[in-house]
Amino acid sequence: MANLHTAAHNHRIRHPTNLPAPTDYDTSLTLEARKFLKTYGLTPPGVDTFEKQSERCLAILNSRKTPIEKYQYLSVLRNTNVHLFYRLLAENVKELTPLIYTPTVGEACQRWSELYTQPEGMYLSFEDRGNLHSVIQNWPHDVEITVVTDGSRILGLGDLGINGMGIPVGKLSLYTACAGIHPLKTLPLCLDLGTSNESFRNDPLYLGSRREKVTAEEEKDFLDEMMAALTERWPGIVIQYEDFKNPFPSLERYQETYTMFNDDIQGTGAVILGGFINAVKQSGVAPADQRAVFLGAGSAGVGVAKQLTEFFMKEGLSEDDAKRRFWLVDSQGLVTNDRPGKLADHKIYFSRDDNKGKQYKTLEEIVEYVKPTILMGLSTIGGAFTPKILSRMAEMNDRPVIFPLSNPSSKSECTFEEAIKYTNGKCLFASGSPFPTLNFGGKDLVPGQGNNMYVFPGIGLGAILSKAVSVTQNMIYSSAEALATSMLPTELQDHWLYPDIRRIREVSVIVTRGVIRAAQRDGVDRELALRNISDEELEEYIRQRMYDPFTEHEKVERELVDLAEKVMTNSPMSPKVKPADALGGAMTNGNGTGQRRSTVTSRPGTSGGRK
Ligand SMILES: NC(=O)c1ccc[n+]([C@@H]2O[C@H](COP(=O)([O-])OP(=O)(O)OC[C@H]3O[C@@H](n4cnc5c(N)ncnc54)[C@H](O)[C@@H]3O)[C@@H](O)[C@H]2O)c1
Ligand SMILES: O=C(O)C[C@H](O)C(=O)O
Ligand SMILES: [Mg+2]
Repeated sequence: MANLHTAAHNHRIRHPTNLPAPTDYDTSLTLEARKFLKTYGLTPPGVDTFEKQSERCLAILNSRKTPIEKYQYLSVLRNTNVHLFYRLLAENVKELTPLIYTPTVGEACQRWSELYTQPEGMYLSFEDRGNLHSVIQNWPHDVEITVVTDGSRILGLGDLGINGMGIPVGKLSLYTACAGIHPLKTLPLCLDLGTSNESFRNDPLYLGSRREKVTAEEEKDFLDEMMAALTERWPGIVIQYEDFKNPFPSLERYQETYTMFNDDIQGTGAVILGGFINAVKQSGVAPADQRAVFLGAGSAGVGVAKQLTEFFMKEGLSEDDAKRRFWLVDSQGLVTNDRPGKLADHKIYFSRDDNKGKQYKTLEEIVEYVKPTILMGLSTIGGAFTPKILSRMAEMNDRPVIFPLSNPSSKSECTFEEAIKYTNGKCLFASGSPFPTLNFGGKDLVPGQGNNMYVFPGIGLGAILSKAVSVTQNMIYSSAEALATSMLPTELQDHWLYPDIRRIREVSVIVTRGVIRAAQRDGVDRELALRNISDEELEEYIRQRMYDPFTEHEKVERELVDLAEKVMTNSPMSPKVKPADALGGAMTNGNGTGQRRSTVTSRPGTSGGRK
């Protein structure tokens, strides 16, 4: 037995710690750096510029035919040259985001087990309960933020079990791309708690356990253990819940004790509020006269309605008046107090009592009954905003607010084209997934993308930098206000509801500042030094703390020069040795300390093409 164990151990292929990191093979590294890293000869001899690398990557990407093939290429790139991946993403954020996030991430999740090739996060199984603390020790890096899902409601695609891992991976890529959280400090986490998806349970390639989804009580105990284990290993960790079928109990249970938030409830609420503040200004309809029909009364629908209620109250309405601006609709029709059956707890707050005993079932009837100024879609029902409904909205309003927010694109309640066509270009529009620009009446109309990616990166970074002990409601609300104020005058003139996605890093700085200031007002911050600096200084501090894939390599090259100088100082020949020789020499004699650096990217001066 002992021999077998030893044999197995000896035959295990394990990377010794002094093996080059994947980024050490970057083709833009100087020959000197390659010699130092002992990767000289292991990459083609040519030395690339970033422009050449980018040209090659984009050409490969274009040669891939389907979105999922492009997604796969980008995943490989992220795993083999993380800094190059983020440089490419920074320069092409508008074009690449739909490939690493919604809508393509939806298909990637549906096919996760079928297409699986490489590890990209951590899986915790129900069978591991009692041992989560030890399993978590296997994660090789220090973590600042995790996105966790149990896969039970992935976008509008239902329960995908462990195939939901694509969502934490995708969202954390955006944390890095948009808010500069270092990629090595992020932990994609997928819980394997069984799945109600029978076809996956019977799919031979499915990589999760084949049990039915555990009970709510079992999940609660599991999550209790997970939350404790994560914070024990990384005391400052920010934990973002994502795509849980019923996330309300966890939010209530953990939000005061841990630094956590739920993006589907709170992030969605904030991002829609941010765009809505701009839409209200443009529609010219006062909050007291707004009438909002929400198709979908789940975590996102209720989260958004609550956030807008808070806004209406800040605009002077009483709580009761504010909540009466909302008519929520679920799969059974209008949510009312007197409809048959028990209402889920999270729907009670907005349940109507003024329906005079009549139950309204279809969206068409409800639109006729309510005469809304706003139509929100968070229902997962693609095409639910029919031409007839859209036309009625345009008949009833000068500027109807039409927000089909379900993801991915196939689940969007209508397309941008349909909304423009059937409201005759009158609507104020935002969708969850991206739609292309449209020419209408000789003008280019740009659709708003009311997607959480405008706020969650800043909420996470704000919580990390302020070392917040919890994520308060004011921090969430402030993220929305900050988003609304981040618009440029030109964007407002063009009637945009959200800033240009290409400015996302700058927008995230503003959102992060808003979140940190709210943490300070609520007294949940522990980084007290940030309290006494001006807003400008705080923004500068945030920028300095953000991972920048373009400057990362400069840091690394500086490190190389320092090491080279050390080699020179220790050498009896030092006065005669030039730095480049010392770097080259390091190929054979090492740096004398046995240490090596962990991340390397390209050489300085290769980022000239950056906008
Ligand atoms: N834009 C964004 O950034 C964003 C953020 C979060 C969620 N979403 C999307 O919102 C959708 C809903 O997410 P969720 O977390 O609220 O899910 P959920 O499962 O909690 O809620 C879905 C709701 O839709 C209702 N519904 C289902 N079928 C319906 C029908 N035929 N008619 C009317 N209502 C129906 C359900 O009753 C439920 O109330 C998803 O597609 C998700 O991708 C978008
Ligand atoms: O992931 C997204 O694109 C937004 C949102 O969190 C969703 O669940 O749809
Ligand atoms: Mg989500």
